[in-house]
Amino acid sequence: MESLLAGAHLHPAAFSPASLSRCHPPSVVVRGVHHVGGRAVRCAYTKDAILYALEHDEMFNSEEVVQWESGKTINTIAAAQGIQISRRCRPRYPSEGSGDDKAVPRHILEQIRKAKKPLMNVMESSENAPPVRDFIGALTAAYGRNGVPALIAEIKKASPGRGVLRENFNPVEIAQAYEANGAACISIFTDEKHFQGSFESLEMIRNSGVKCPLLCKEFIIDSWQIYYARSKGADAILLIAAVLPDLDLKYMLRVCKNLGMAALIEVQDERELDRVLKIDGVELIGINNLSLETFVVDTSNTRMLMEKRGDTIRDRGILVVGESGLITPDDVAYAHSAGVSAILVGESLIKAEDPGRAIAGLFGKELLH
Ligand SMILES: O=C(O)c1ccccc1NCC(=O)[C@H](O)[C@H](O)COP(=O)(O)O
Repeated sequence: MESLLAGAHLHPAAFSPASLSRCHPPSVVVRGVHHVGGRAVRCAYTKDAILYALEHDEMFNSEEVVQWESGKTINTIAAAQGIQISRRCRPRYPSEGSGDDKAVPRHILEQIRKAKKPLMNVMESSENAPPVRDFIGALTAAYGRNGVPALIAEIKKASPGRGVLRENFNPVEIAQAYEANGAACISIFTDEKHFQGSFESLEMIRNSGVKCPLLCKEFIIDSWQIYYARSKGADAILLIAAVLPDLDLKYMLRVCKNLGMAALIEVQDERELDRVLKIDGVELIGINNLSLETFVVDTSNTRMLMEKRGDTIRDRGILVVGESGLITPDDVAYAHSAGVSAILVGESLIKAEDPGRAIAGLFGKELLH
């Protein structure tokens, strides 16, 4: 019998409770024994056991799945894929100065904790969330309508490098202004610590009547976060190749597809782009001009990567989003000429007195919506 978990990298969370109850009776044993951290998990392949696993999801996070399948630790695998970013420790920002203290971690993406709400509950909430909106469809339509890259307008109150960007911050009003001025989609930072975002903002925006599809901007390292984002009304999530090994990217992409969501897979360099281009089913890639290691912005990064891999990207019908450091109509035109169909813009809009009106300033014209 085909494994219940086949194609999902043996990860039970890729299946919703509803789909589990549809497919197999509780007595079916689909496969044998796996060893997780020295423990034998014998009944992991009965429906009951999968449901048990979902309820005790700490046993089944994606790191362990990687280890099950390969016998290697997540850090060994990540290092082999050129991933420098540890997921464990506290980051150091440029403003904190330098130092050789190896105990001080280097990266913003390292400080993420899984929340305590059990996976099973989050999955159930995600099934009751408002329907998913077509994120990629909205970008494609807006690009066709305006002839300039579709805008994903970002809502972020603060950033680690630049501190608070906007004191008078009302996320719902900003989202409404973005939509009224032609944004195709809206990106909402939910990370609290470094960006002063929140899932409450995401949920409030979704419930406010805003129609644009919503991207949950969270540093995702665990599929739990994807279900949680969906339960709060997100239509798309961000997957960062700099922190996620290939197996996690594939698995999380599959979780997104199962939920009907889009995944914006973000790359910074050629190596990450090549890793992502080897994954089947990728539809949306973001090329970030911001280095997550140095915080330096270089808008030529998008052009450079598109020159190298644009043909493959076009052949595959992948939509590319140019991200970070876009401020003027010239910047937008430069990104467009590099071959992107969409751009993700935060700071230059959010810092404007009127973030909605700032969209026309960014493009040099009013956008149709
Ligand atoms: O925005 C930051 O300063 C930042 C710092 C550390 C990690 C990620 C960060 N930003 C993520 C982004 O991708 C940008 O918010 C997004 O591309 C919009 O960029 P911008 O228009 O320059 O605000």
